[in-house]
Amino acid sequence: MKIALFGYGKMGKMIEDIAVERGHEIVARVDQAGLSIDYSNMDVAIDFSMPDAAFDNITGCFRNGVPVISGTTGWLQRYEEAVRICRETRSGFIYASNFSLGVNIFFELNKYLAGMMSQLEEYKVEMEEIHHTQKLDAPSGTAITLAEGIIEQGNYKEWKLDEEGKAIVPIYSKREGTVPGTHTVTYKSSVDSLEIKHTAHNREGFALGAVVAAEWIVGKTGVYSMKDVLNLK
Ligand SMILES: NC(=O)C1=CN([C@@H]2O[C@H](COP(=O)(O)OP(=O)(O)OC[C@H]3O[C@@H](n4cnc5c(N)ncnc54)[C@H](O)[C@@H]3O)[C@@H](O)[C@H]2O)C=CC1
Ligand SMILES: O=C(O)C1=N[C@H](C(=O)O)C[C@H](O)C1
Repeated sequence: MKIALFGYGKMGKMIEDIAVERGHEIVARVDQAGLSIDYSNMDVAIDFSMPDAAFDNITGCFRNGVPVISGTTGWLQRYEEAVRICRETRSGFIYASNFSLGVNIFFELNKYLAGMMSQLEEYKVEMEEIHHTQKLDAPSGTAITLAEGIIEQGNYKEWKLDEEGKAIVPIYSKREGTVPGTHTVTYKSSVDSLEIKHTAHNREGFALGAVVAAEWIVGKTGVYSMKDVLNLK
């Protein structure tokens, strides 16, 4: 498979290593805006760039017939617009706030737990995410997906950074050293606490998930999720 990398930082480089190990070829490395890009030789593009760059990278690919896997976080105010352009151009698209297998299982576990906890008024939820100090966005995309999974169950209306309230899922973001990504969802009552936690030990799980998603999307049109790729029930 001929893969174009949009974003050639920490994730782009790790994706390259894993893609090459799996027998793929990297045909483009786009690491800044305004470059002239030859889309003719790409089977699929993988975008791990920056919040301000993702939308143009993604939709540029759609308009040139190239399906896209995007893991860039912090640009989702334009997600629906990107989806519309994907459908208009009959392209293929997967966005995931987190491509690791472990986190995608954690997303499902989180929704299941939130469903049970929605019966129990004595528990109040909160979330903590810890990442490296170079991260540009807060809260993390993963924390937002987790919060949306909790809100879906009906007891909470919105998430907020560093703010508590009856109908609010508070998210506390910490930036420490080189931490790849740790997410904890905690339910507290006056008598106990219950928590679920995912800890990434490195970035390999994110990169492998993105390459597996790229292998999966080639030849398909439409908008999918990692749940489809991983066939999670
Ligand atoms: N969904 C997931 O599983 C994961 C998502 N991420 C997200 O991926 C993104 C990238 O993360 P890192 O590689 O750690 O960041 P990074 O800062 O190491 O790399 C980003 C790269 O994008 C480049 N860039 C800037 N403007 C660009 C443009 N217009 N087009 C293409 N590239 C451009 C920068 O030069 C830089 O090399 C972040 O939004 C991060 O939150 C990171 C890890 C996992
Ligand atoms: O920026 C990162 O590093 C990560 N970003 C994603 C996020 O915002 O959730 C995924 C992972 O946690 C690492």
